[in-house]
This record gives sequence, structure tokens and C-alpha cells, in this order.
Amino acid sequence: MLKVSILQMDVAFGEPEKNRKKAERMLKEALKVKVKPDIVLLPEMWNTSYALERLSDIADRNGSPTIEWLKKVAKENSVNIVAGSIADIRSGESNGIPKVYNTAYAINRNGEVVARYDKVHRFRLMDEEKYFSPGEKAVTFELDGINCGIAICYDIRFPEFIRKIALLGAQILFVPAQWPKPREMHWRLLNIVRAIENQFFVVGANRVGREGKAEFPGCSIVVDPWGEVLLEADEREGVFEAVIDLSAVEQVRKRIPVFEDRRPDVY
Ligand SMILES: NC(=O)CCC(=O)C(=O)O
Repeated sequence: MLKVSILQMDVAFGEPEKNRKKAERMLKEALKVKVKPDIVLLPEMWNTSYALERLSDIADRNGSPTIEWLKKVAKENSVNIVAGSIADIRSGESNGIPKVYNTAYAINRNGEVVARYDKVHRFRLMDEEKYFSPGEKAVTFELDGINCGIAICYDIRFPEFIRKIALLGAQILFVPAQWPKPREMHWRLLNIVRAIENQFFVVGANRVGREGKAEFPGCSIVVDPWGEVLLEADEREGVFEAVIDLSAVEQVRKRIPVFEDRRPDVY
């Protein structure tokens, strides 16, 4: 059994220090329970939110300071942290020109970064294509010997991409998001359908609160490989927990052998 805790937080616009303080408070809350979580998940862009014009001043640089701090938290508390995504400036990549990415980091119990994933599909309705460089590859990683994958928000709309993560062996897909209320129904259904079609667990963390005219409904969700919703949060800020029995992945794949029956030679 694996316990997952989602930090469903409101995110202050362009205030990374304030957001880190809030994440620290919520992490403490998540960890002070009797049975500690194995994995904690945060939402998308929770350091700066979408203060896109100020990213060169306020974004992390190669995961510093946000991820450097979370590495210490992970080690001190022996907890795995899928650190949602942060705005991250990568220096020293191409011709010395820094690029900005919407990047998810995964940190294991020993405080080591085991994965870095740059969001592949940029969401035009939130101007991502104007400010972020796109990621170029799907990423999987291991936490406690479990193969995990990650997709950031809009990525969940691309079934081929999520299937690729499943084919790389993921048993759990983490989906940090800033998904607005008008498409709440899409959020719910897409998480459920990706779990059913890939026969794995999907753990989605959405933010709450308002930013300009946009409202974010929370509704973080955990879905099992049969499509049963194990957890569905409401619109409140808080820590939401679910317990996952990973043997369900094998059971469901035996019952309906989708991966054996695929016909990639036809499509
Ligand atoms: N931050 C995002 O990627 C939002 C995606 C979204 O809202 C959608 O409808 O897709």
C-alpha cells in the first residue's frame, strides 16, 4: 500500500517566497499525521504562478532555491516529493542564452532529484508558448522501486503522449495542474479516461483560488486503473490523501489485456 498526499494550494501571483512558506506549512500538515505519506504532490507553477512577464526575476534557476529547499525537506522527513512544476530558468544550455521552462522535479526520500520533466505541450490560452521553451521528451522515474510518470496539466489532453509514458512502464501518472473552472468537467474526465485506457493510477493535483479573472476549482483527483475515483477533493485549500494498492495495475491488465491487444501495426 502506498499513501499519496496532494497539497491542493492557492498560489500567490508572482510571490515565490510567500508560496514556499505556504508549501512549507502544508507539507508540515501532510507529514504530521499518524501514517506518513510515501509521496507528496504539489500543483503546477506553484512558485511564481503565471506572472510570466516577471519570470526572469522571480523564477528558479536550475531548481534553485525551490528544489534545493525541497531536497532537504525530503531527506529530513524521508518522504518522496513530486514537486509539482515550477518556472525554471536553465542557463548554459544553448549558446549561453537562458531558457525558461515549466518544469516538474521528482525528489526521492534521500533528497536526490530523480527526474526533471519540462512541459512538452504549451497551453496557448495562458500564453505559455510566448514565455516557455517546450520540453522535448517524456520522462519516467522510480520512487521506492515504483515506476512513475509525469504530465503537466494540458499534457493530459494528448493521449499519444500519455500512452508513451505508459509504454515506458509507468504504474502511476502524476499530473500537477492549474486547470481553470470553466473546464472542470474536462479535468475530471480526462484524468479518469487516461487511467482507464492506460490501466494505471492517475494522481492529479490542481490549485485553488483566483488569478485575475480565472478561477481554479481544486478538484484534485486520484483514479485507479479501473477508472474508480479514489479521491476527489472539493474547492478548499488543504491536504488530501489517498491510499493506493499497486497490485490493481496487474489485476486490471490481466482482466482486459489492452497492452497485448494493441495493434500499432494498424495505427
Ligand atoms: N495550465 C494548463 O496547462 C491549463 C490547461 C487547461 O486549462 C486545459 O483546458 O487544457
